[in-house]
Amino acid sequence: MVNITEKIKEIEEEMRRTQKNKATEYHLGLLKGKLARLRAQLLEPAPGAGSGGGSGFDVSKSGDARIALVGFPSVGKSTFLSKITKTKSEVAAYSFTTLTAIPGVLEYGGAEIQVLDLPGIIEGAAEGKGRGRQVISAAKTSDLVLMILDATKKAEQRALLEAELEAVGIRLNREPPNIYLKAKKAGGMKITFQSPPKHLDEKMLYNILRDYKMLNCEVLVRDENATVDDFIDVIMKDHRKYIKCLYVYNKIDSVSLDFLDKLAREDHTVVMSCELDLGIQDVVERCWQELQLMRIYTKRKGEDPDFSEALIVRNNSTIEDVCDQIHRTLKETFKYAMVWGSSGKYSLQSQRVGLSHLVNDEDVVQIVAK
Ligand SMILES: Nc1nc2c(ncn2[C@@H]2O[C@H](COP(=O)(O)OP(=O)(O)OP(=O)(O)O)[C@@H](O)[C@H]2O)c(=O)[nH]1
Ligand SMILES: [K+]
Ligand SMILES: [Mg+2]
Repeated sequence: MVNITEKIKEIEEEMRRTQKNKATEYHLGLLKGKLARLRAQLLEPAPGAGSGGGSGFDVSKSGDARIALVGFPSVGKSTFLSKITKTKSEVAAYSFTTLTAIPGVLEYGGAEIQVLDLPGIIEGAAEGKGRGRQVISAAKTSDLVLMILDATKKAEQRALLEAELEAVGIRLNREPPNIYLKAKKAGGMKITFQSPPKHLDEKMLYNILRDYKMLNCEVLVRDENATVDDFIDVIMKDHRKYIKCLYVYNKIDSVSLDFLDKLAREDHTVVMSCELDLGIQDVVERCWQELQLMRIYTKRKGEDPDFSEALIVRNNSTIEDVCDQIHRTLKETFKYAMVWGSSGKYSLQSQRVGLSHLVNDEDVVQIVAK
């Protein structure tokens, strides 16, 4: 392990030394590719180390979605968990009060959302400092990262944390790059650009692919703005996780109104004070919006819909997903479904649809069996 960490340091050092210009960009691209490989190796569990979560971190997933609380020590992660769930996680003024993953359940909009309180992480976490690696692995399993930040601390804290998450392959608030890559058995490399690329060229991709020993493959770059980093993300796609992130600044009771106003205007950002009980509900609502869960109400033939209990499904779910939520074998006897609400073509009339029909939040669905 020490070896990989040392190699990573060497490459990072070489990248820092290398001036960025036309002549060095191929070399830098290759270094980035090597770095990505080493970082992925670093995350592989050591031989005989079991599943890798580490004791106290293997919390099984439950509920409709999972939120991970990530942040430096003592920013108020545990305080927040205790505010929004019935779980009491220990709170104290010293760093590393929380030592394992503590799950709580947030009830909202008829859904049960698992919230994981995690130990604080520090710079170097991705390379294994503290419990950094376990914390980040836990964050990687979540549907939403709540990055808890201390409003009284320096602005750099956010970029530092982002860099740690980046280093282990987490991509926050981003879509996978629009690049098609397919490994082939033979035929060499075929690299195509849909439009003239601004930051890439064929030789650069060729070099990186050769370094990854992908000598036979097809590449189609659809995005003219794609970068080398994007391309490496596509090669390493099994090690990448695209997760939404909400930046939550806590302790706003201790900053000026001007500064608070500035923070609150940033993208994907909310502000709160757990101490003064300010803004907590806003944070919860924003989480709900970010998770994009949908409430589907079911109805039996000739009866009114049951609005007291919603089925919770993910964004872009179909009638098939709804069936699966109701019962594992329901779709085997499925004939058609009737849908009322916003996803139907005629908003208040019912519509007869098949398994692949996409549902919308608060649709009413009746499943008709064969
Ligand atoms: N001023 C102020 N202090 C707060 C606020 N929320 C939490 N604290 C205090 O911050 C300290 C740390 O809180 P914790 O909830 O233990 O922080 P944590 O992020 O879970 O810390 P670790 O588990 O050690 O990483 C405690 O002394 C809290 O009382 C807040 O909104 N304002
Ligand atoms: K603490
Ligand atoms: Mg804590």
